[in-house]
Amino acid sequence: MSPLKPPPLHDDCFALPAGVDWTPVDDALALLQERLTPVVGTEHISLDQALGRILAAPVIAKRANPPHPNTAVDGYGFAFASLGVGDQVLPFVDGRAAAGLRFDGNVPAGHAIRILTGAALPDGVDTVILQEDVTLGDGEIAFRAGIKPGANTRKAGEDVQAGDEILSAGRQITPADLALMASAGVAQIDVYKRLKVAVISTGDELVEAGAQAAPGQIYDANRPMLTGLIQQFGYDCIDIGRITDDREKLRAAFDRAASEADVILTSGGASAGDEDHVSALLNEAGAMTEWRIAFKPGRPLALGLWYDTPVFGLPGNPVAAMVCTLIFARPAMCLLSGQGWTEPQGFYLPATFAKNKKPGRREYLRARLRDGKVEVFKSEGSGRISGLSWAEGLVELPDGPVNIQENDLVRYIPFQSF
Ligand SMILES: Nc1nc2c(c(=O)[nH]1)N[C@H]1C(S)=C(S)[C@@H](COP(=O)(O)OP(=O)(O)OC[C@H]3O[C@@H](n4cnc5c(N)ncnc54)[C@H](O)[C@@H]3O)O[C@H]1N2
Ligand code: MOO
Repeated sequence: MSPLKPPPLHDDCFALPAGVDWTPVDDALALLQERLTPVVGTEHISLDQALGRILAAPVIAKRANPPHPNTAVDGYGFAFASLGVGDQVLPFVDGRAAAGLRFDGNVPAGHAIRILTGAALPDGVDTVILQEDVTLGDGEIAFRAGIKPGANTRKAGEDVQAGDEILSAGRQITPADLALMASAGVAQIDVYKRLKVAVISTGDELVEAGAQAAPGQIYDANRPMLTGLIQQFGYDCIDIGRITDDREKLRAAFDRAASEADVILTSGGASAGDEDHVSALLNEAGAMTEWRIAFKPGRPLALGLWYDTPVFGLPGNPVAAMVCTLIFARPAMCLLSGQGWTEPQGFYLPATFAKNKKPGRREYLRARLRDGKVEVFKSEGSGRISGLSWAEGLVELPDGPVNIQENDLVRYIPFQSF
């Protein structure tokens, strides 16, 4: 009989090989945070170009919001100090104050003026009574005692003062930020140039969606997904296409990607198999770390530099490719893009499922929220793309052992948080 002895059977590609040190997720993230710095220049743009861009400098209000004291309601304005005791009857002055149409005269003590929401308070007015609370007579109004001084008015600058820092550098601009800057008289801002991200799919088996697929071939699913994520993050995507398992072609693709982009995302060929050219090339460039991260799904993740350009060699399985992008590449790209390191925000909610997990690695499950509870996809298979589409977020299971029972709290991170 042959002396060749088989190893113990694990049948788990996530089982920890003996003697291999697995890097905890937090250590891997800390390393990325420490090693990377912003790589993009800046530009001066107007507000209509600003959505999703990243501020390169703080934004300072040029004008207060509101710029002048004004009324919050439609009603009648007067000087509080001129009111007598008890119920009131005030004659009103001719004219009215409306938003954008200032009343230039003075409202004498003991008189009221018709005033409409947003109108600057005329001289002599510091308090407004709601029109629903008055009886309108011939040239006068009556209302009950009890109104407070300053009622229904807004002070100048109560929201923002001129000179306030309203947004800080690194902020990714939201629709609400556009409103805030516009109100504060800011029309031009300094932002970082968009991060340019190159995407490459590798593998002989891949064909383009819609093309004729021969037996053994599959459609390239990772490239459309990665391209979509990059667009969602607000970066420019440079689509390098599909590259077959040919080291020289991949080398040329890396060269092109590095000359056009700030960071490269590849999928497939990341492990150490015969056709795993991504890791082989990064190794050859002398700047490759095969990350053995205590993490699922996402084994292996190859991280390296192609002549100074960071490369994320994502696993080929689509679920692993997407989860690795969200957990590792996303915060790294935030740093590269000038936004600074950004952690996804999660929250704890009851589970609708039970799950046992051994210690030693962090796990992410495809999940979604229904009726305030977290559901997970029926399979953890890393090629089950339908589960990515089904999911609206991830459940994060901590590095240690877990024994989750139905209704236990689990950490849910919505996709929008990445
Ligand atoms: N002996 C072992 N084999 C494997 C292990 C292991 O630990 N021991 N790990 C498995 C896991 S987990 C993953 S993930 C993959 C990672 O390998 P690669 O990154 O080298 O990926 P490939 O082998 O190229 O592809 C894996 C899988 O994904 C499909 N794929 C690749 N690209 C695409 C694409 N653009 N669109 C759709 N599907 C894609 C590919 O056809 C394969 O089925 O290794 C396992 N094996
Ligand atoms: O971890 Mo592989 O990276 O699950 O599919």
